[in-house]
Formats: sequence, structure tokens, C-alpha cells
Amino acid sequence: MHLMQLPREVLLGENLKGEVVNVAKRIGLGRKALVLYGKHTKKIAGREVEENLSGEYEVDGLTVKGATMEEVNRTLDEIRGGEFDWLIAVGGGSIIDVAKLASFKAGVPFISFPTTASHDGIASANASIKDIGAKTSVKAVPPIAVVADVEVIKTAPYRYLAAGVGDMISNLTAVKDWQLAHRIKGEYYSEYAALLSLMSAKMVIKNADIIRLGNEESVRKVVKGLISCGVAMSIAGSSRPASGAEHLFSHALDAIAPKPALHGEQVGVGTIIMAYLHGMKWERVRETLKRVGAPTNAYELGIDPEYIIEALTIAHTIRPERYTILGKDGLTREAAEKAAKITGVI
Ligand SMILES: NC(=O)C1=CN([C@@H]2O[C@H](COP(=O)(O)OP(=O)(O)OC[C@H]3O[C@@H](n4cnc5c(N)ncnc54)[C@H](OP(=O)(O)O)[C@@H]3O)[C@@H](O)[C@H]2O)C=CC1
Ligand SMILES: O=C(CO)COP(=O)(O)O
Ligand SMILES: [Zn+2]
Repeated sequence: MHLMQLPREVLLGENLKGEVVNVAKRIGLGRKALVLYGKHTKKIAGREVEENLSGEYEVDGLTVKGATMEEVNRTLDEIRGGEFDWLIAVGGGSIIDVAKLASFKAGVPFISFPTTASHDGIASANASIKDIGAKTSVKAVPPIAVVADVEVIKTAPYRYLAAGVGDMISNLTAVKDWQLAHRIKGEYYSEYAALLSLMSAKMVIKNADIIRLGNEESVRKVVKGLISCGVAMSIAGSSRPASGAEHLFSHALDAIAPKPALHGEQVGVGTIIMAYLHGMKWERVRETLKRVGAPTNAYELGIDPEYIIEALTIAHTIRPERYTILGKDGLTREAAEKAAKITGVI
């Protein structure tokens, strides 16, 4: 049996901070709601969402400090202790992932209220959580509803929107890796999920100049593409259509770099290198990232080239069960350096 879980409602529009009440009512959510936010997203939209809900629901807020198992467990304790009926995550990918996994473990629904369009976890059913070592992809639940307020997302620095493009263009190499794993390891492959995922990547290549304007239309395009990636992952039953070797590289950087860049920025640069290794048109990836103003090299990521090389050599060890172009043995230091130099990453 193949179970595909999808959000019941997706709202994309302006001034939706008060609209959550109506969504909750339509879906028939219970009386007690817990609002999750980060230190920054509390001020950006979290507090206001909480206040709006308090007219109709019993509400409490919880500040989350990153996508770790510790924070998932802390959220679980809060849900169980306070007997909350549902959650709403107001934040970036980290806050949404904590809500996703806590919601799954506690058996209560959650609403995704993204404050940035920087990642494709907005509507997906899998959570990327750091437990011991690097982040792992854990099966969870998709949000019962997505409320994407363009006004809120527009307040985020442009850099976040460009990161969203990086997370979508990575689907090009993720799908190639998935096909490789299907052929070599007999791994389950869904042609539909793969094509849906590639559609978002092609959309950003085609619309790079519109996205670069950073206006409302740009935000709408990126958000729709990111939601669609989440649906592709739900259809696949894993993050395979949107996460390959370029993601392993980014997870490796998160684990070793003193100051990692945004997830979408790192996977974008990873896509340039993995496209080169796959023998794909890597220049087209770099060109698109340049056109949207996303980083294309170590300097722009603010990461020392030494960490780039190290991340490339250890990426295959991050999730050994996820077969990619890096193979079982990964890249030698020489191969890593050569690939990074040829593609202009270092
Ligand atoms: N499950 C999935 O399918 C996927 C999961 N991911 C995961 O998502 C995470 C990356 O998400 P990302 O959003 O890039 O990063 P984060 O959620 O880690 O957020 C980065 C920073 O941006 C801040 N921020 C959020 N919204 C705004 C805003 N509107 N204006 C200014 N600052 C803001 C956050 O504030 P604060 O401190 O308040 O949180 C935080 O300090 C990674 O952990 C990645 O693994 C990525 C793709 C898919
Ligand atoms: O970031 C993701 C997809 O864009 C999530 O995938 P992983 O956590 O499996 O790498
Ligand atoms: Zn990603």
C-alpha cells in the first residue's frame, strides 16, 4: 500500500494572519491551540497570529530554537502537558519541521504558516531534524493546512527568496540521483513525483528574471513551486524527488562549517557541483542562480573553501542508505577539489 497524505487547504494571499481562525473553524480543529515560533518570527507574525486566535481559541505560544530532536521533545512535552488539540508553526523551515514531527508523534494536526519562501518543507510530509550527528529525514505528517501570507513572506530579506530557488533547482540533480538509485539499487521510483518535482525546477529557470524583482508576483511563483515540491515528496513517500547528493553536501556543511549559510543557498551551490558530476549542463544551474542573485561559490556563501572540499568528501557518509552520484565510497579530496574548481565554486 502506498499512503499519500496531503494538506486539506492551501491559502495563498495577503493579510492572512487573522484568517487562521476561519481555517481552523472550517477544518473543525479543537479548542486548544499551541503556536510555535522562533525568536524572530514571533515578532514578525507569530505574536499577531496568537492574538488573533485568542479571540476564539485557548492559545499558548512556544519559542523554538532550531530543528533538533531536543526541541521536538520539548514541544511534545508542552502538547501533552497542556493537552493541546492542534499546533500552528509560524516560521522558517526549522520551526515547521519541529511542528511536523511533534504533530506526528503527538497525533494532533498542525497548520504551516511560513514566514519565508526559502525551503520546500512548507507543505511536505517529511521533517529534517538533527538528532545525533547530521540531520536526518524523518517521515512525519504534512500540515492539515498551509496559510502562506504574501505580505509576511515579502518582509523577509530577498536572500530567502533566492534560497527558495536554490531548493527548487536542486530537484534537477535530486531526480538524477533517484533514477540512478532506481537503476543500480532497485529503489522505488515514481515517475509522476519525479516529473512534478522537475516542473518546479524548470519553472524557476524560466522565471528567474521575474523572481529577481522580489515583488509580490515573485513571492507567489516561488511559494507555489515550493508547495508543489512538497506534494511531489508526499507522492513519493520520501524526500527523494527533492533531495540528492547536493542535499547531503549541504547537511555536511551544516555539520562542519562554523557559520553555515541558508539551506537553499547551500543546496543551490551543491547542485552546480553535482550537475557537473552527473555530466549535466551545470552552467545552466549556475546561470539561473546568478540571475536570481543566489550564491554560486564559497565566497558568496561566506564559507571557507576548505569546508566545501571537506563537505564534498564526507557527504556520502551522511545518509549511507541514500544512494547518489557520490556512490558508496564518495569523492577523494582530489576529485572534490577538481569538481569545485572547474565549476568555479572555489
Ligand atoms: N522537511 C522538508 O521537506 C524540508 C526541510 N528543510 C529544512 O528547513 C530548514 C531551512 O529553513 P530556512 O527557512 O532556510 O531556515 P530557518 O528556519 O532555520 O530560519 C533561518 C533564520 O531566518 C529567520 N527568519 C524566518 N522568517 C524570517 C523573516 N520573515 N524575516 C527575517 N528572518 C526570518 C529565522 O528566525 P527564528 O530565529 O525566529 O527562527 C532564523 O533565524 C533546514 O533545517 C532544512 O533542513 C528544507 C527543505 C525541505
Ligand atoms: O530539504 C529537503 C528537500 O528540499 C528535505 O530533504 P532531506 O532532509 O531528506 O535532505
Ligand atoms: Zn531542501
